[in-house]
Amino acid sequence: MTLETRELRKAFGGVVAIDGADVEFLPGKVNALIGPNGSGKTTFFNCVTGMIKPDSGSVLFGGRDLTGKAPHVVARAGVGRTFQLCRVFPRMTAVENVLAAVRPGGLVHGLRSAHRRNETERAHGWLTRLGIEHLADAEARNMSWGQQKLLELAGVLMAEPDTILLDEPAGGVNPALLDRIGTLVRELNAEGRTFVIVEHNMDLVMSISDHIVVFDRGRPIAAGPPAEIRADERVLGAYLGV
Ligand SMILES: Nc1ncnc2c1ncn2[C@@H]1O[C@H](COP(=O)(O)OP(=O)(O)OP(=O)(O)O)[C@@H](O)[C@H]1O
Repeated sequence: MTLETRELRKAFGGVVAIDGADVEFLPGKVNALIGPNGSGKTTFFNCVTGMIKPDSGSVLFGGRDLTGKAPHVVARAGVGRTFQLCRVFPRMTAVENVLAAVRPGGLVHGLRSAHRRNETERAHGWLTRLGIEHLADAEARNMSWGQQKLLELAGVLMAEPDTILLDEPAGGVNPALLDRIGTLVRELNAEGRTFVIVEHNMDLVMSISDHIVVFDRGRPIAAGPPAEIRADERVLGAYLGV
């Protein structure tokens, strides 16, 4: 389904973080959203996923108006996301974290036992898929930063989202894990999931993206395939300040 925004705007006091952004991501593809520090990428994600309400403009998903809807409504509509600073419950085990992602408040205990078994099996399935099943019973706080990021992604995948927004998946992870994240994104995309990735690691962006949207000062200044974006003078100007 197509995720798009029209004339989206969000200001914090006098700081205009999103400045009338018209953005359209390609459904079924790996999209990247790049731009200099402070260009509004995280605020954009927050507006799209209902973490903050935009001042004006709209967010559409498959033509459905999600503007200003609560995060759980956006998630239920099929848009999942991870966070720059990674959100896991440090004192819960990996498998408990994955279950909590779809049953906030530990409601999983209230489910009928057959359903609970099924959900637990699915949680283990995602942990296996992401290569961290051996840590299923480890508390999240004892996992490495990269493992915690994979754990957060496993929780997002539990909801079977159509579209997944990743906020800096490569931030602070080691090179081996970086490769794995790239491969996973491509595999999950081949299975039909759309991705939108905010990322500063240009090697990763250029190698896994089909379509790149470049933000500068709260709005897109260019959009296209990696080869085109790499050669775009407006993009070089925004990054290098020339
Ligand atoms: N809660 C807030 N209160 C005030 N200003 C904010 C708030 N959140 C973001 N801003 C400002 O909005 C602008 C856009 O910030 P945002 O974090 O969205 O950019 P970004 O592109 O994600 O940056 P980075 O690449 O560094 O993560 C910045 O000027 C920032 O200081």
